[in-house]
Amino acid sequence: MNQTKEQRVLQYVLDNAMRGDPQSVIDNIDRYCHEKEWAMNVGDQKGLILDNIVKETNPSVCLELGTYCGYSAVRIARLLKPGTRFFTVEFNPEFAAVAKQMIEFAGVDDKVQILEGNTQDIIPQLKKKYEVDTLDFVFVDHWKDKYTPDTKLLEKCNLLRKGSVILADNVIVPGAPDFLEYVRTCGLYDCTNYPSFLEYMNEKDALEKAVFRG
Ligand SMILES: Nc1ncnc2c1ncn2CCOCCNC(=O)c1cc(-c2ccc(F)cc2)cc(O)c1O
Ligand SMILES: [Mg+2]
Repeated sequence: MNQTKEQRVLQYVLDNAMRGDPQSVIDNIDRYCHEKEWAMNVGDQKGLILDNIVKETNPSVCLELGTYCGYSAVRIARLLKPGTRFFTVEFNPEFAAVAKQMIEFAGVDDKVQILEGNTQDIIPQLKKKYEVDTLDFVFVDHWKDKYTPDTKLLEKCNLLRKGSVILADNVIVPGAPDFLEYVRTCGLYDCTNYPSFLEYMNEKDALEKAVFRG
């Protein structure tokens, strides 16, 4: 049976990247998606902004909503200090299977735990089932109409503390207008917009950082 695009991206990495070298995995995914097939990874330009915010946050407990092929999971995990816990939630079993292999090949599987399922089911389990107290950093990159309900769910589950950082991808394209409106006007967050470009394209996109005031 013929491969999916996500399986072709993984195969390209397995054939061309260096096992155990997260940067070579990132570079090869970006090369494939620039040269061969577009895919919805956060990409190299927004990826640099993501890197800087992860470095300045220096998180001990991280959450990602929307794993896809594992590009941003590898990107984030490569910057985390030993002993950090990083959960990434993926809804689509095929994407999760590709991401698992990508993360293992990159050698960051000791830091990353892939949780398969819907975010609204998994977020309420983080405290008791996954022994999370509060989250230091959350990368939001799943369905754009789930950004706002899942942000409210993080609040309701007491998973945010003063200074918790929520970083959202795609707030211009495909866009998350209700999320921008919510975090910028609800009074609970200090927000910063980071203009950039849609992955592998010349279209404008942006990341939005929302720091919980606690
Ligand atoms: N655990 C969970 N719970 C619920 N839902 C979940 C889930 N895990 C996954 N999902 C499902 C959604 O996952 C993928 C979401 N990402 C995007 O849709 C996306 C789209 C574009 C894009 C597409 C076309 C264009 F023309 C221009 C831009 C760019 C991006 O950077 C994107 O991130
Ligand atoms: Mg995205």
